Amino acid sequence: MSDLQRLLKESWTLVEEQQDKLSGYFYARIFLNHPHLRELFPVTMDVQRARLLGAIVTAVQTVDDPDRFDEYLRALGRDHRKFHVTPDQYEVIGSALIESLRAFARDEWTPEYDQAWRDAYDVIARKMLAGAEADPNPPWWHAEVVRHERRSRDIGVITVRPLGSLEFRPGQYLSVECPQYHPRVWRTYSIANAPREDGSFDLHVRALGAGWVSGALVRRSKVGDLLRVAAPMGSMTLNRRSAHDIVMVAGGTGLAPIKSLIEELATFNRTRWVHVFIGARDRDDLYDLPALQRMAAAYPWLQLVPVCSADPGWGGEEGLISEAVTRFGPWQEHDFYVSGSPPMVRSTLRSLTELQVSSMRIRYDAFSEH
Ligand SMILES: NC(=O)C1=CN([C@@H]2O[C@H](COP(=O)(O)OP(=O)(O)OC[C@H]3O[C@@H](n4cnc5c(N)ncnc54)[C@H](O)[C@@H]3O)[C@@H](O)[C@H]2O)C=CC1
Repeated sequence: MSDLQRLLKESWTLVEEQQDKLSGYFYARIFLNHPHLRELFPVTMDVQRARLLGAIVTAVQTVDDPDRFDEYLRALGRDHRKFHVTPDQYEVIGSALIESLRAFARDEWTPEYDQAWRDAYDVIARKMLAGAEADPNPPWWHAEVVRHERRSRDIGVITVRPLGSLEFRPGQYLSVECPQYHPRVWRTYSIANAPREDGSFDLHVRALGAGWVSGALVRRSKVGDLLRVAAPMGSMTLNRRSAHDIVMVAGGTGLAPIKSLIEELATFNRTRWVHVFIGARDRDDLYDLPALQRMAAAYPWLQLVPVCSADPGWGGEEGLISEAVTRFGPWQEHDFYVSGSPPMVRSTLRSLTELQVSSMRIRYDAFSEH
């Protein structure tokens, strides 16, 4: 660990337990000194509260992983254009961050810590701004809902068509806003198909308690609505150069990017066996199984293993998806693609480590409920 990283981690432990209060203080500082910035944020701050600060802290703590984070931060910068963030606003946010840390760490805060956070934040802001400036795309596109299907109690498959050309790679995700229902609240979703002629794409959405955008997409949006979508991001794309067989592990709506990768493979694959583990709580949540079964019938290289974690009468594979993967194998020579909730991804990565799958062979996105 470098000195910078050590200082950042060490100083964060001084305030970590007061995160909620620190976050409140951080926004209060921003809005008090710069009331016009309030317009960048959603009307109700509940959803937003942990987001910006959380994203900055994660980025700062990982500033030493240049390869992975260079592209990540550039993409984040491109993505933030949808908020119309200007360079001077990056400065305002950086100062509020340092002031909040100082206020909460009190006497234990040192000039060294101060400098470490300034340096790290500068790197992040510079990379994000560079990413934003270099992007030839618009900050966001309007996209029309062209199809809306309820697949289970709370899961919807929503097809949208951007007005204008929007390029993406299978496996990527993008931010979506429903301006008519929740203005300025953006939420990320993976694209669930390979690129199509007409530019349309599917989103798999689960509406859960506090999931505002997800709730609006599943329960309120309808054909003809205009959404806004921002530039695609993410690095869980297919490694086309590899000749290894593949295992894909999808938890819940984490199936979306996996389906997109399968569709890409379908355009050229002849030689690589592909096992797909699909985890769901119960049969009702295996919301896309018929479509996948049709694909498995069409492509001899594709094998599906649906797994239910809470459905006693289900006669198929049972348990958590991470456990199911370990019951099959051996997998040391396979490439892995993992997608689902952060705990599901973590436990799958743990299982793969135990199975001695090299981390070089595993692709996933640190995709969470932002
Ligand atoms: N690109 C990506 O990585 C994407 C990630 N997601 C995320 O996937 C999640 C999907 O949520 P739901 O549909 O509600 O899934 P869910 O919570 O119903 O989980 C589905 C299955 O995942 C497995 N699972 C869940 N928690 C686990 C754990 N702690 N350990 C091992 N296995 C576990 C179980 O097999 C479970 O049946 C969301 O958090 C969403 O943000 C969604 C789309 C794309």
